Amino acid sequence: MALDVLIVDDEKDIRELVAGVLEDEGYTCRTAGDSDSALQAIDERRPALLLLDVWLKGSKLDGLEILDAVKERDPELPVLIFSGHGNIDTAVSAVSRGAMDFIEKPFEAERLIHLVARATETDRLRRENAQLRQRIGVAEELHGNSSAINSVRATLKKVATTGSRLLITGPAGVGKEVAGRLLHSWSPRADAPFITVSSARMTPDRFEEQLFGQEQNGKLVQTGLLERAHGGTLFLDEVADMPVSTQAKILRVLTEQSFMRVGGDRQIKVDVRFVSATSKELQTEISEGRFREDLFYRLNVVPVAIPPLTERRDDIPPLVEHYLTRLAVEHGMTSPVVSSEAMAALQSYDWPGNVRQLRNLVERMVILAPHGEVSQIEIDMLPTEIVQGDSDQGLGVSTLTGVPLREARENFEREYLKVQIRRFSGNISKTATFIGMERSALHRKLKLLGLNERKTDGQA
Ligand SMILES: Nc1ncnc2c1ncn2[C@@H]1O[C@H](COP(=O)(O)OP(=O)(O)OP(=O)(O)O)[C@@H](O)[C@H]1O
Repeated sequence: MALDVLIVDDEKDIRELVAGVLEDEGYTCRTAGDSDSALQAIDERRPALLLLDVWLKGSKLDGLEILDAVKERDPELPVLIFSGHGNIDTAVSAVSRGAMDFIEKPFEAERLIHLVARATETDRLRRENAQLRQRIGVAEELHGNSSAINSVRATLKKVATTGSRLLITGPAGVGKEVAGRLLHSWSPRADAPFITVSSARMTPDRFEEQLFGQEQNGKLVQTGLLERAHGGTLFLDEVADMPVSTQAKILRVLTEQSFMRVGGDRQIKVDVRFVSATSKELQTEISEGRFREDLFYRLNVVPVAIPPLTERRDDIPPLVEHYLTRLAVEHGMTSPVVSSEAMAALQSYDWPGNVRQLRNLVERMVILAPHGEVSQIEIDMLPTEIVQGDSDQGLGVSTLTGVPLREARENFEREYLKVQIRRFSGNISKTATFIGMERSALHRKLKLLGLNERKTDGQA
C-alpha cells in the first residue's frame, strides 16, 4: 500500500516535480500551495509524511508556523523541510522545532528519495517499536506445528495479499492478535500501520473520539485510530464489546470507506483493511441484540478459528522451546532444556489461559529461578497445579494404599494412560510409541481398564 505524502510549496513546478519523482517510487502524493490548503489537506486525512517549504509566498502562515501548528496537533507526524540556499539557519531551527531533517534546493532526485525513504522508515520503526514495547511479548510469528495451527497459517497466507476482511475467533490468549499481525506483515500493507482497537479496554463514552478522532470548529483536535490506520490494517479486538451505536458507524465505514470525526461535518476518506477478533459467540450476541447481524456478515468474510491449547497439545513443546530460546537471547544465557517428565506435565495440563498462560509460566520459571541460571527445567520446578492437573484426576493416597496390589496397579495404569493419551491429544499411535507398547496392545489395555478412547481424547 502506497504511503501518502503531502507536498507543500508555493511553486507549482516544484510541487509537480517532487510529486513526479515520489510517485515513480510508489508513493501517493497530494500537494498544497499555501498554509490554508496544507492544513486543510492534513485535516482531511493525516499524511504519512509532510514535505514543507520554508518560504511560502502569499500564504497566511510560513513553513515554520505550519510546522508548529502541525506539531501541536500531531507531534508524531514526520516532517521534512525544503530550504533555499539562503535560509539554512531557518532549516536548522525547523529541525530543533520537530522537523526530521531538511533538504536544500535545488536538490538531486536521489537525495530526495533517500530522505523520504528514511523519514517514512524511521516513522515505521518508531511505530513498530512503540507497539512492541506496548505489547511486549507479542511474537510476530505463530509458533506451533499442529494441524490446527498449520491450517490457520495456510489460510492467513492465502488471503494476506487480498484485501478480504477476517474474523478471528478463539478463547483468550490463543494468539488471535498474533495471527492478525502476521496477516498484516504478509500483506502489501506491511509498511503501513497495524492499529489495534481494544474494545474491551476503551470506555464507551470516549470510544468514538478515540476511534474516529475529534474536530472543533473545522480544526483537527485529535487524530483517531481509524485515520492512523490509513493504508494499513485496523484490528478490532473483542469486537463484540463495541458499543451498539458505534457498530452502526463502523458499518458505514465498511461500505463507504469514509467517516466523520466527532464534532466534524466532513467525510474523511480512508483505505483500511479490517481484521476483527472475538472470544465470544457472536451468534449469541446477535440473538440477544448486542451485536448487529449486518455488521457480522460484513466482518466475517474469511472466518479463522484458533482452537484452545488443549485441542493442540502438540504445539506445547515448540512453544516452550520458542520462549526459552527467546529468553536466553534476551538475558544472554544458554537456553535451558526441559526434562521429558516436565514436558509431559506441561502437555497434560489444561491451560485455561492458553498460550499467554504458558508463556507467562515459562518466563516466570526462568527469570525467577531461585538459584540463578537454570540449565534444566525439572518437574519439581513446575507449580503444583500443573503437576497435579485437575483434582479429580490425581491418584489419591487411598486409591493406592487402601486396595490390594493388583487393583492399585490397575488404578495407576488407568491414570497413567489417561495422562499420556491427553498429552498426545488422543493419538493412540503417538502414545503407544512414547510408552513403548504395541498399538494393538495399547488398544487391548485401554479396553481392559474400561477406558473409552474417545473420552480420553483431551478431556478424560
Ligand atoms: N502461536 C503462537 N506463537 C507464539 N506466541 C503466541 C502464539 N499464540 C499466542 N502467543 C502469545 O500469547 C500471548 C497472547 O496472544 P494474543 O494476544 O495474540 O492472544 P489473543 O487470542 O488475541 O488473546 P486476547 O483476546 O486475550 O488478547 C501473546 O503474548 C503471544 O506472545
